[in-house]
Amino acid sequence: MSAPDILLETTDVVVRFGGNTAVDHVGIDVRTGTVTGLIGPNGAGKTTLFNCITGMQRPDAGKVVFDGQDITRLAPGNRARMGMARTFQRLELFLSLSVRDNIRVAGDIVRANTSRKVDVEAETDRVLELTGLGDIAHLDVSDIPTGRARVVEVARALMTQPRLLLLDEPASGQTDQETERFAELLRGLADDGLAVCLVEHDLPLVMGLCSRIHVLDHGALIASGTPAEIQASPAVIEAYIGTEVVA
Ligand SMILES: Nc1ncnc2c1ncn2[C@@H]1O[C@H](COP(=O)(O)OP(=O)(O)OP(=O)(O)O)[C@@H](O)[C@H]1O
Repeated sequence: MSAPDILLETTDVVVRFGGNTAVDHVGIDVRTGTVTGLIGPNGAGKTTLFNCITGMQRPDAGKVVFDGQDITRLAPGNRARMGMARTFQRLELFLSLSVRDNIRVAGDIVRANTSRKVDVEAETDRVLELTGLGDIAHLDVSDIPTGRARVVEVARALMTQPRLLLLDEPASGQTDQETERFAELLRGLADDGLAVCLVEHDLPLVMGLCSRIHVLDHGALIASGTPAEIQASPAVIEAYIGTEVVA
């Protein structure tokens, strides 16, 4: 079987905050139809690299290429129109709106910003079904557990029909059972052709779900490979000593 197509690639990306190099010449890729993990100890530069990919942070050097196009200087909205969607480490939902309305508003925004015809209600129904949120669609987000609110964020991102989904710590606040269902959801989305990239501290989730993993430490890429390769990497074990066990 041939390797899946590379949808997103960063090359030699550098971000400096004053004297601190948060991202140090990092090259990673994310492929269509797969889940890719981006891991590393606290402060390793994962979110900063994510921000370079989505356009919220301008790199000091290096390149970001999406679908063969250099997007390094493209605004976040243009990247979203090309098929990129993300969720945030801190939940960014409307707490006093229902689950359904939180998802539907993303459809309203898409409809207002594209020429393509979008049936927002039908699309909301499709996404609710796909993400297994139908049973709580009527509840206000303030009344649902954090773990399910994480799924609402993913559902909202899916309303834009992305080709690349970037998730920043999506499993935090989830119970073990919620994490299991969440992994199944992501696996299904990847099987349907989506490229998924997640920053995550839940290493068993990452090891069980991702086909490839990139590891950052102090801003630098210290390993890229399959879960087995990552778990056997001396550089990764060294980086995690005293923080977490690479399971
Ligand atoms: N806006 C900013 N201004 C100054 N320094 C920053 C800024 N954002 C991040 N940093 C610094 O850059 C480094 C990388 O931070 P980043 O948040 O990207 O790491 P991370 O791997 O996502 O960490 P965590 O797992 O704790 O979320 C850290 O030293 C952090 O303090």
